[in-house]
Amino acid sequence: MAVSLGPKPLVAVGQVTSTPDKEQNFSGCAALVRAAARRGACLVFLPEGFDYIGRDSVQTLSLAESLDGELMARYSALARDCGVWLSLGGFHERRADWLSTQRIYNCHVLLDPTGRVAAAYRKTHLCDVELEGRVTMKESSFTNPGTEIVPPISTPAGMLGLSICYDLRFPEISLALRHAGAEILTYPSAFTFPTGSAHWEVLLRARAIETQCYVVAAAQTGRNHEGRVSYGHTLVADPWGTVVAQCSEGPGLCYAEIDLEYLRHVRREIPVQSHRRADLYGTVELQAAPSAP
Ligand SMILES: O=C(O)CNC(=O)[C@H](CS)NC(=O)CCC(=O)C(=O)O
Repeated sequence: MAVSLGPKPLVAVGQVTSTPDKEQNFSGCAALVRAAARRGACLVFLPEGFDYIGRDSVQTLSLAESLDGELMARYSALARDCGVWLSLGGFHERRADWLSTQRIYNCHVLLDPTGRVAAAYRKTHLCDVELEGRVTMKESSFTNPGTEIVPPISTPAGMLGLSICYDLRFPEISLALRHAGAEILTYPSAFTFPTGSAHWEVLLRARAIETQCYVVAAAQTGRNHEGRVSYGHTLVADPWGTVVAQCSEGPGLCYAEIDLEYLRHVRREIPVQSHRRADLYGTVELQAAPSAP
């Protein structure tokens, strides 16, 4: 087995309780990013709704900005200051179609350490779910679905594949990203309590085991506003499916080393990728090269 040289890359995963107060959310997230950078993380993950969680769709729409707005400029400066990559999972984004559609995109932005947008993935599976008497979500009422999956991006921790929250329920996107070279899959999330307690960890570990990738899942936790509580349980699973890091209650960080030698070892031991029966059920692949961020 090849001997790896030097320290393994360290990633940090943030857990927050975003509210409708964007200023307060930015200070909380920035403090986590600075702490992670001081600890030596090269890549910091923040959850869906890191910018804010609105009380209702009217407020959610009114607070949204574009990628060249003020909030993203502040995050770019933060990435540059700290010299880290930032996965900002689930920015409420106004695009050129805002005036005509009055809907936003749920955009996972990856910033490099110069503060540039290295990639932007817009959530393709929108969460329209009704659990009788418990949960009502209709994301499509204020969000346009993304139209493409973004090929994995090369980072100092490995090839990173971007998804968001509810995408976790669709193994096809994880398999397509794996097929395209992903080594780390990330699912920034704001899971509900009833679905999170039943499905969160088992889905994340299943995606890690099936794809033999690291799975990183930054999560909203606790009471975001009067009407909403998020499940939390931010975690990192390794390519064997072991949970190697997780956050406890409340806002905070957890850390994981990304060991690509170990990933290759797992893939050699159980070579599922070469055992797939495309002749029986076809292949799952990225369909088209997306346009620039
Ligand atoms: O709306 C925002 O401001 C941020 N976005 C969200 O919170 C999204 C859409 S409502 N939440 C989910 O996808 C939860 C999925 C979930 O809980 C499950 O799949 O079980």
